[in-house]
Amino acid sequence: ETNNPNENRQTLQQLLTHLLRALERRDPQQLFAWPVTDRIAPNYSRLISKPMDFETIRRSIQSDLYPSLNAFVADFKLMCENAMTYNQPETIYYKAAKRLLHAGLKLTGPEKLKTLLSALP
Ligand SMILES: COc1ccc(OC)c(-c2cc(C(C)=O)n3cccnc23)c1
Repeated sequence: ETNNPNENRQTLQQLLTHLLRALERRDPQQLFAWPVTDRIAPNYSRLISKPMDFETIRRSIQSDLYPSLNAFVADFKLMCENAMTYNQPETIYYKAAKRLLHAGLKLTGPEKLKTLLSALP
């Protein structure tokens, strides 16, 4: 924590980019890599009011749209919850979303974060 807001902003962006890469590694099939289209998922845009995917999250980090870690985690959770809303429980998408959500919450939980934050400048 410095009194220079610019430095804090860059540190937050570096942390979020690190977490994003760690989360993307948990999606080897890249089911969450890009926006879901109505072409591959009928009526998706009608059923899911706020779509979210890793590419959109990456752009938000780069455009400095996340003022905090919590805002980043909220979009990650939204992405997983959308998949558990649209897809039936027995589908690979639902199961992948459930696993990803749990892995992600562990990664951004207080215990793990303490380790991460202690490594920052
Ligand atoms: C089978 O190949 C792909 C490729 C990309 C996808 O989303 C980016 C998806 C995909 C991703 C999803 C999700 C995340 O709900 N989905 C739902 C129904 C049908 N397809 C999908 C599947």
